[in-house]
Order: sequence, then C-alpha cells, then structure tokens
Amino acid sequence: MADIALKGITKKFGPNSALRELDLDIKDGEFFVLLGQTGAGKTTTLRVIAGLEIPNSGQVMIDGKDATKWNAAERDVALVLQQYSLYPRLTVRGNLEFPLKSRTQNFTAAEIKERVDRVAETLQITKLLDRKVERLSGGEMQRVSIGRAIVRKPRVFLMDEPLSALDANLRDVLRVELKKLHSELGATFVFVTHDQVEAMSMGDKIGVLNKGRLVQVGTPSEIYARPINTFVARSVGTPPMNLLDGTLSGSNAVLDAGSFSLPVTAPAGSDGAKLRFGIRPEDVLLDSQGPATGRVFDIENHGVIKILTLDVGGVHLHATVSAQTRVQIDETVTFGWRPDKVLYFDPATGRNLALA
Ligand SMILES: Nc1ncnc2c1ncn2[C@@H]1O[C@H](COP(=O)(O)OP(=O)(O)OP(=O)(O)O)[C@@H](O)[C@H]1O
Repeated sequence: MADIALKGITKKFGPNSALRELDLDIKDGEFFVLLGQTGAGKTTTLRVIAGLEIPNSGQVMIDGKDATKWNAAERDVALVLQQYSLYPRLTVRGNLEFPLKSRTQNFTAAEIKERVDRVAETLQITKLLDRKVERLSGGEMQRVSIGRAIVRKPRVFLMDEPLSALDANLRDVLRVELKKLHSELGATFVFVTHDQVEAMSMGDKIGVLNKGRLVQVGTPSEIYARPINTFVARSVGTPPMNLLDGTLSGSNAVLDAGSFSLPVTAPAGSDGAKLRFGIRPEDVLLDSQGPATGRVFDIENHGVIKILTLDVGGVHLHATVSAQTRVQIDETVTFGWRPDKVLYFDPATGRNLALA
C-alpha cells in the first residue's frame, strides 16, 4: 500500500508536452480515477508512475520517498491494460503463476499454488485454471489480467481503461467487482478512463485531465456540483450541463437566447455582468407557469426518464423529465429552473465565479 505524489511533472515527446507541470496527490488506499479525453495524458501519467516513462522534470514520490529514479520493479506497482497482455498459449494457471516465478521473486511451489488458487477464487475463475488463455472470452481474459496483477500483492494498481474493450453488461459487472476487490485489498488504485459514468461510479476521487494539465480533483459529487470551470462542468453528467449566455439583472438571468428572464440566486456584486449560466438538465423544470418557452426539438426515451432537447431562441437546452411527462415534438412548452442550482461562469475564461 502506498501514497503517490507527482510534483511538477512535465513529460515531452519531441516538441509536444504530454504532461505539463502536473501535480497529483493520491492517498494510500484511495480509488483514484483519472478522467480525460483522448490525448489528455492519462496513459502517460500512469506510465510515469509505473517507471515506464522518465519525466523531463518533476518528481514521483511513493510513500514519501523520491522514486523518480527507481526502476519499474523497485516501485512495486502492477499495470492492467485495456488489451490483455496475457500469454495466449499458457493456461490461466500458467499466466497467474508467471509474475511469481520471475527471477526477483523467491516463492516456493506451495506458496505459488496457494496464492494462485486464492486469487482465482476471488475472481471466480477457478474452473478456468487449466484452460488455455486463447480459448477464453474477453471478460474472462480481463479477469485473468486483473488476477495476474493481484497475485503479486503490489502496493499500487495502475489500470488503463481495463473495461473499455468489454460489452456494456460485462463492464457493469466488472465495475462492481473491481470496487469490491479494491475494498478487500485496501490497495491504492489509479484507474484511467475517458468514460465519465465509469469515473463517477467508481472513484473515491476523480482527477480531470485536459491537455496534460490537471484541471480539478474532487470527489464525484464535488466535481458534479462544484465544477471549477465549464470544461469540467461538461465532462460529467449526461446529457452535459446546459450553458446559456446572458446578463444578470437583479435576481434574474436575462438570457440572450429568447431574452427570457429566469430567477437566480446571483453572486453579489455582479449586477449587469455578462455571464454564462450553467444548469443541469435535471434542474430544468417543465412548468405551465414557467417564465420561459421553448420548442420540443427532440425526445429520447430512457426508461424511467425522458431527455428533451428544447429549442430556445435557436439554442438547444436539455431537460430531464419523468417518463410520464406528455410532450410531443414541435410542441411549445413553458419551463423554469431551480434558481439555487444555477452556476455562474465567466464567459471569457470559463471559470466558475463561485470558486474563483
Ligand atoms: N511514445 C510517444 N511518442 C510520441 N507521442 C506520444 C507518445 N506517447 C504519448 N504521446 C502523445 O502524448 C499525448 C498524451 O498521450 P496519452 O496516451 O497519455 O493520452 P491519453 O489521455 O491516455 O489518451 P487515450 O485516451 O487516447 O489513450 C498525446 O498527444 C500522444 O500523442
């Protein structure tokens, strides 16, 4: 088990910086998710922690010690990848034994058997132990990959989109199992994903990466309710947060789209300011007495809810309503919003003014 800290890490590939002065603190035993779009620097961050990439500048600290110059083996971390890096011609048992038989390990045959059997039991793959890996399904292979990481009992697990190649049902199952495994092992997990649902549902903490920089770190609920800027605001939540430009006038937002006034609990001292108002789709309320109108542009059925796209003066606004709500395409609806849920962003910088 281990704390990990990255201090001012810059990693360049040629002239391009994959990581720019990245600071990151991951606590012992935490399930830390790095969320970011393609090219954000997630894999590079994991590889720097693992000792597979040497940063141009900055320090990697493991358990308070400067590990920047340690090699991968000294760091005692395990990497689980999206592509199962298993030996296809070996059996499942052969793959699980492999990390314990390396030259640097001194396990007896009995110890190896005991560890492999226990890991197989934990991951429910005991009955697959004698099967060749090339004859496993994708989900089974990923369990074996995870097993191969666990069997060594490393201090840190680094997981690079381990579920993204699996179908949706299996992903749901393994998501739950990984969380359970994390609490059983009590180890530090650093889990990389571009999937915000995965990040929100799995992480104790989420770090949002963009273009090699860490934009915000927080619990899933902090990231959702108090995003530091419009980038983070739109990185979590489905559909994403609505962002509407307008002007603050007393305790009203006068929206550019349609010139509607909607009530807000405005930040002090910003009367007359041009703002970008952020409102989550679930906080937009259809209300026959509502102050604003929009035309129903699209309706998506999602079982217990419907997601409406409203055309408001040429701007699209999403509203999440219950499945029972009766609406039709092209109908004009009136709506309001929850004033206490509105966020205020600077339209020029995107910053959340409440956190500035
Ligand atoms: N070995 C390399 N050589 C050159 N450029 C690289 C190398 N590895 C990564 N990069 C570049 O560094 C940036 C960050 O890449 P990285 O793989 O860390 O992103 P990522 O967030 O993991 O993306 P993805 O979700 O697509 O895997 C990208 O612009 C990528 O092209």
